[in-house]
Amino acid sequence: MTDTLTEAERNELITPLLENGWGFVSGRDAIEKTYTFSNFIDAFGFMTRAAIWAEKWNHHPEWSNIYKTVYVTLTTHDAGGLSALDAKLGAKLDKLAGG
Ligand SMILES: C[C@H](O)[C@H](O)[C@H]1CNC2=NC(N)=NC(=O)C2=N1
Repeated sequence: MTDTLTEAERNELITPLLENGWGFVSGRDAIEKTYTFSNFIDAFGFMTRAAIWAEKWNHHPEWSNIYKTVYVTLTTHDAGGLSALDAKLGAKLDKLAGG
C-alpha cells in the first residue's frame, strides 16, 4: 500500500515542484500543472514520452490535452492523496517538458 506523504516529506519532495510551476488542487490532496508547447505535435509527443514512464512506474497522471496545452493533475488514487510517486512523476514530467 502506498502511503501519503508526511509534512516533512512534502517539504522535501513537493516544494521543489511548487517552485517549478506546480500548484495544489483546491479540495484535493493533489498537484496540478499546465504545460504549453509550440504546437499539437510537441504536446502529444510529450504525452507519449510521459506515458512510457507512467506505465513503467505504474503511476498515471490525470491529464487532458487541448491543442498545444496539456493539463496535468497528480495524486495517488490508491493512497487517497499525494505520495512519493507523484513527486517522482512530476519531476519526470518537468524534465520531459524541458523544464
Ligand atoms: C491497481 C492500481 O490501479 C495500480 O496499481 C496503479 C495504476 N496507476 C495509478 N496511478 C495513480 N495516479 N494512482 C494510483 O493509485 C495508481 N494505481
